[in-house]
Amino acid sequence: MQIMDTADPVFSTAEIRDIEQQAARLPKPPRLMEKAGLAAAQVIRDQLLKGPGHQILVLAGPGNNGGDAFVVARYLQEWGNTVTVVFGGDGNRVPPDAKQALQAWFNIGGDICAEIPDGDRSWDAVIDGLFGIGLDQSQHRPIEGKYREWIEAVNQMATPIVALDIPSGLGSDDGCIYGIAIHATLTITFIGLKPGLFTHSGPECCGTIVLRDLDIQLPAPPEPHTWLLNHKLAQSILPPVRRANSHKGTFGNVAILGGSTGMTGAALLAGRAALHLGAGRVYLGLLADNAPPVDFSQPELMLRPPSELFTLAPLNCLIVGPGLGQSAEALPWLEKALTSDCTLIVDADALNLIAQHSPLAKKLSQRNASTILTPHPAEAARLLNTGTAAVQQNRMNAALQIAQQFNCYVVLKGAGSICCLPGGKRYLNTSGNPALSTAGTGDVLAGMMGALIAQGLKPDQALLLAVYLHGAAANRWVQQHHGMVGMVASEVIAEARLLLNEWVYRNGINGVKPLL
Ligand SMILES: NC(=O)C1=CN([C@@H]2O[C@H](COP(=O)(O)OP(=O)(O)OC[C@H]3O[C@@H](n4cnc5c(N)ncnc54)[C@H](OP(=O)(O)O)[C@@H]3O)[C@@H](O)[C@H]2O)[C@@H](O)CC1
Ligand SMILES: Nc1ncnc2c1ncn2[C@@H]1O[C@H](COP(=O)(O)OP(=O)(O)O)[C@@H](O)[C@H]1O
Ligand SMILES: [K+]
Repeated sequence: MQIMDTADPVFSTAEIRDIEQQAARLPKPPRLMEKAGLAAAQVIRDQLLKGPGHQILVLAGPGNNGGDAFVVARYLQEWGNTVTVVFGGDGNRVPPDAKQALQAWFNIGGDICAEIPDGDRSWDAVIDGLFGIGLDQSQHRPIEGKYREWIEAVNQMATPIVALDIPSGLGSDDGCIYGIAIHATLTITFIGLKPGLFTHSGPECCGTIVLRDLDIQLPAPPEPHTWLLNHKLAQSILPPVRRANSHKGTFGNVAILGGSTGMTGAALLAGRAALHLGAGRVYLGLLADNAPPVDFSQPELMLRPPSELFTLAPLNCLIVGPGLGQSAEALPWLEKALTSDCTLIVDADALNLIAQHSPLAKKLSQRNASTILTPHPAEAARLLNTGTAAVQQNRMNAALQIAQQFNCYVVLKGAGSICCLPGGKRYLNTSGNPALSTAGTGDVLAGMMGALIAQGLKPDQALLLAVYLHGAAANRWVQQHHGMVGMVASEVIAEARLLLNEWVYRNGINGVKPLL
């Protein structure tokens, strides 16, 4: 079974437009705006308002997103609520479908205001239909003037906000904020999931995401290139339960190369993560002048001079980078790692050195065995010879470019991590939170990935499962600690071990029999 068989697709704006256009060419074209507005109104009625009699403020913009808003307004009004529509466009210049929806709103006696009514009026819900996928993402044109003022005003209200299709101001392809964006409680998105909902500022702006696909039946729907990395997908790529007659060799050998002076902790964290996530043996080659001979808190780790890592046979996975540093001494070790014939994970300063030394970059792209690169946005920017802001402005593209340039598996880390396979398939991670924004969590991720490879997962499976599990571990910690402050990287390891065991052994633990 291929990974994507069980995954939820994510569509770019161009792909959504393609679906819309194909639907419009069907012999009986579906009335998509009517369907979208009705579906959204039902979600608002059933999941948010729970019954009639509410005061609802609807913001309608100049395009078809505004058209959806008119439809929602009409249904909610007909279902016994008091709806106030604030419309920012020119009724004569709106697109045809939106014009019809506006007329239908007038036909039931609806009115429109040019501004949000002043005063102490309180609302039970705000519906955001200002901008959808038509927000201009080509020029980074910011939202200004009255639209900006309205978004500022409703964001400050202590009222639930429902975004139609996508929070206005959020780029549907890139998750960037164009000047300002709605901070929604609930986003009801139509036709398909969009990348911008899940990466960069998306997770901050969207609240809960509900998809209404509008049941469009196309003879040849577009092939997806991106999928969601969610709980369902992660559960389909778990390692198997352990066989009774297994031994440490069954679960593979991981080696970690890094830990120069002042940064041994990074390599130790990666090593501990590999050990606790189930690798059979974990070796560390520390570059530090006075490298400790043993990790007394974790004596199971085998600390060796770096040269010895390359004489160990057989290694299932080599991780190079945690605490490696960028000294001249680190270079030949990295070069040696790049010529190794086991699966290689390249992290942290190993990425920075590759960005600075083109012969290393060449060696990387010519490797015979699989390689996984784990850059955060600044490391990604160095690899692509651009700035961090440019990477963040188009994370989807940056991940793809790195995967293609180096013929590697990639995770571009940060809120809404993007995993990309060498062929260009991308997966958007839905787990994780800002508790992870603390030193060492990246080292832990690399170690977790190494452990999964050692236990027999393929590079794509290990990449996706480790990224999802790492974020899910942090989510679990946050729930248990009632907040996001003060989690440390080692705690991610403990939570991840617990979760992985829960997932793999959810049907019980066979093989451990009661004592006779
Ligand atoms: N078509 C369909 O079948 C279906 C479509 N559906 C719905 O339609 C939505 C897409 O509608 P859309 O294409 O009309 O674009 P939309 O998001 O309303 O925005 C365009 C308007 O915004 C303006 N504008 C852009 N950027 C701006 C900025 N920075 N600052 C200020 N203005 C800016 C732009 O102005 P212009 O660039 O022309 O100056 C134009 O007036 C989609 O998300 C979904 O909700 C559903 O009903 C399902 C069926
Ligand atoms: N706000 C956030 N939301 C989700 N994940 C985050 C957030 N901040 C950091 N992370 C995750 O934490 C990890 C940090 O990795 P990295 O920056 O390499 O840290 P370090 O080098 O200190 O180990 C990555 O997996 C990243 O995706
Ligand atoms: K919107």
